[in-house]
Amino acid sequence: METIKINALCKSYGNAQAVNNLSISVERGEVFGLLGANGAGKSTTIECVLGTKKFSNGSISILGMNPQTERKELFERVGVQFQESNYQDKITVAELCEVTQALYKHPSDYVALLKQFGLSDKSKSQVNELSGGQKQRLFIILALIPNPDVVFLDELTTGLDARARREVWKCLSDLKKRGLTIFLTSHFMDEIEALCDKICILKKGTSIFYGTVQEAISKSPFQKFEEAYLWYTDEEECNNENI
Ligand SMILES: Nc1ncnc2c1ncn2[C@@H]1O[C@H](COP(=O)(O)OP(=O)(O)OP(=O)(O)O)[C@@H](O)[C@H]1O
Repeated sequence: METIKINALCKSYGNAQAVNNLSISVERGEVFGLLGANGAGKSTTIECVLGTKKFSNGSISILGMNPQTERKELFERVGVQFQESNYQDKITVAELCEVTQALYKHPSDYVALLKQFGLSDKSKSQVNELSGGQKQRLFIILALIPNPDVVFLDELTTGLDARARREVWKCLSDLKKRGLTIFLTSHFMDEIEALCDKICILKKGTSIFYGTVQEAISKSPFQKFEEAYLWYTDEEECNNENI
């Protein structure tokens, strides 16, 4: 079953077209990666899927719902990790998890999530006092507290050290095995390669590649995904007939 179906999505800000005729389909239990340079349209796409931004053309269905008209129902079944979260100045990790839990009807046990992501000993610490990587892991936990069917992870492991990144990958692989659908953005190609079943590369709001990482590599002149990605996204220096 398709968890997310985006069909011919167009979104403009004034005269500037941020997303242009984008179609994406994500199955249940899939990890989908939306890639592209800064400003390519990734966050705009996610916000349209979540129903927090209106769009002019196209259609979106998520978990069988219309995000523009069923935002409230959607809120219960979707988890979102943003780069920066809003929280009170002196709030502790446990308090922030409890406040988040209170927003949902069927929340997960945050104590188990803290353990899973290696933050149990930080439960009583203020969120302000966490390191960048610890904060990032906490934001992933907050996204999982709703016990969601689908989770959106924006710039998944930015700020994490090499070991912490791999630990996050392992946690996500376990969640995927249990049927969670994961929609992520990342600027790390090793991460995309390790996690994603399917990817879409955006350039100035337009999809320039859609398929698996292996297909992306084989349709490029390169053997390494990072090089293939740069080849797809680079406009000046490459003579790429696919664009
Ligand atoms: N509220 C807004 N008003 C006007 N233009 C906007 C607004 N939000 C985004 N844009 C523009 O839309 C385009 C796409 O931005 P978007 O944030 O979706 O990109 P992104 O791929 O998520 O980038 P990043 O990797 O930097 O997060 C950019 O040109 C951006 O300047």
